[in-house]
Amino acid sequence: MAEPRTSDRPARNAGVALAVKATDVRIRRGTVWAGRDGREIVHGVSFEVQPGTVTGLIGPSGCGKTTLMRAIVGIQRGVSGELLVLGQEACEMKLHQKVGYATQAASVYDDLTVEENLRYFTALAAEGTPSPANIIRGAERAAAAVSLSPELRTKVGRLSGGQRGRVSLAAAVIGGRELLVLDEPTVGLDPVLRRELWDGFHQMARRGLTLLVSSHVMDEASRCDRLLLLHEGRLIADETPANLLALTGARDLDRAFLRLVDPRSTPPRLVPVPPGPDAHGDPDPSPDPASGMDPLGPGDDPDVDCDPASDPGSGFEPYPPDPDPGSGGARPARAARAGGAARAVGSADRPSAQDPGRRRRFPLNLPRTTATALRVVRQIRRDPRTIALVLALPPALLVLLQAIFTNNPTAFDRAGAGLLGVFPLMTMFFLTSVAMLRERRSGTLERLLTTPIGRGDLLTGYGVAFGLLAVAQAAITTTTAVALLNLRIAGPLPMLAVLAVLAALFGTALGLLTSAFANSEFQAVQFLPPVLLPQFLLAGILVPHDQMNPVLETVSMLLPMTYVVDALSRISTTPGVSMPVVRDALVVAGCTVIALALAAGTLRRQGP
Ligand SMILES: Nc1ncnc2c1ncn2[C@@H]1O[C@H](COP(=O)(O)OP(=O)(O)OP(=O)(O)O)[C@@H](O)[C@H]1O
Repeated sequence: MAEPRTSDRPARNAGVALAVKATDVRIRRGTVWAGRDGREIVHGVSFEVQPGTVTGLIGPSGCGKTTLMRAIVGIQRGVSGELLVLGQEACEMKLHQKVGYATQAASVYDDLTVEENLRYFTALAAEGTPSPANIIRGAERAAAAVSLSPELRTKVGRLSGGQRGRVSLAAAVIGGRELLVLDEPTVGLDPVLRRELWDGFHQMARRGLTLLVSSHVMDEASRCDRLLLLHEGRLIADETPANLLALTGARDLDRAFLRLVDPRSTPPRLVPVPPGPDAHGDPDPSPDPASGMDPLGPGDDPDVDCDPASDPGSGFEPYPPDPDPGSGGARPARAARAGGAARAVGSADRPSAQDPGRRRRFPLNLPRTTATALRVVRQIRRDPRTIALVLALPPALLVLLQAIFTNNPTAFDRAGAGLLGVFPLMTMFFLTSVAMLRERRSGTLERLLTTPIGRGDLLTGYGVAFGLLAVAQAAITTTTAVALLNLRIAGPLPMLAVLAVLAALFGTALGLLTSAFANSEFQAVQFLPPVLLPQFLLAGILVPHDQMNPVLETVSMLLPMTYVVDALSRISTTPGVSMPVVRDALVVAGCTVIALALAAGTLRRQGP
């Protein structure tokens, strides 16, 4: 059982670059802690995936399929051995331009429509600056590819489980220019849709794409060109479905699998058979006479015509041709039509000078950052209660404060000015920590990290979106305080607003950072008191610094909120912008950058 059953590969694949080549790959999972690095889940598997094929990764629940797929898309830690994807190390950033991944759970945004989700992923996958028309067309074609065109305008949260899975699949198809790694993509689908999707997989493979599809449904296994059977982290077979049946002497793949894994069953009857067809480029696609089964899947279905030449409008090339002529980004589909599938995938081994992965680029990718900011703004807009909380609560609290200090207007002026910075800091901290936690927990963050988006693009996109909300909040709160509550401000009002926005940005960065340490929304909320309340108590609003005991005064000088409150208090009492105000503003900006950098450090591309 240790050695996978493998028949010789047809000679036509010799010399062709492999889509995946694993040599003695072992994967440990679990937290790396005090020198312990988890449990070995995958125990030294070796296999090859030929380009332009549909390969099934089949095995029972918990055998390590997802773990192996995560390693192939480069987001799994603890991988040893050699794992080459499209000729490169699996963790290479360049591969994110070519490999699409659909996780088992539908990791898409529930509060956005199908169209908005797919446009976002189209914008992330594009090279250069995609035109709006291309983004719209890419999203429409991706939706059509998974039969979701009628649902384009529906919010994902209102779709059925199977439909949501298809949105997730469409997002993977958008990103998978050369290799698609799909973790149980047909779970929850009815037989008609499953057949449609499998037909689609084979069409994509005919056009040069390689698909690695996990499943534990043996009916689907029979539709694969080749099967990798995994059992308890070991590869027990690497065969075509037809050969597997022949080798085990079983009537169907279910029984074949059971014979391979069950020590009580009759040992496999090894029947020597000639290697069956295992790629779509096979010049001789006749079915394997030994089994009567055509492993090409859709080919066995007489009412489905899978010849792309006779099916010009059938979709399954969802991403539109790259508008950037210098990107070298022609899809394998086109290359395959021109010169054969293998050549298209093999091109991954020959990076040209124009290879996007080789280009030096600005640390931030503006189109992806903008797409992220727009996506987050859309999500915020969908949540009127949160908007009301952010925009209405600070002015309401200031009104309350003024009522409390009716007999002491000087105290109101001092505390009110400081609170103009404290409110945005606290609300943005709270909002972003929960929003980012949702991204982490729903699987969308992991999906994003398999796209070409950089961590800086993602965090800056978040920062910009929440920054816009912060500007609105600062404007409304400051106007209420000055115009309605007669808060006296001696310094320039624009500087007051700048400081309020800086405080909000710091709160945003802090929220992004702390979300990494929470496992649930409940835990995220728990950070509010320990992170913010000590800062608030020591910021100088309740008791001026010079009246604190020396230890607390020193501690307070280490807390960023102190600088926000100090600067705002100075502006409220001193005309013009003094040097200490500029210094305090720079300290807050510096803390924001440090918190953002630390937050980027928590967005690991590889998880345990
Ligand atoms: N984050 C993790 N830390 C430690 N072990 C994990 C982690 N995630 C999964 N595992 C373990 O890895 C093993 C393989 O899990 P994996 O999800 O790869 O299986 P699978 O074959 O995809 O199962 P299924 O078909 O049910 O999705 C399981 O024993 C599981 O408990």
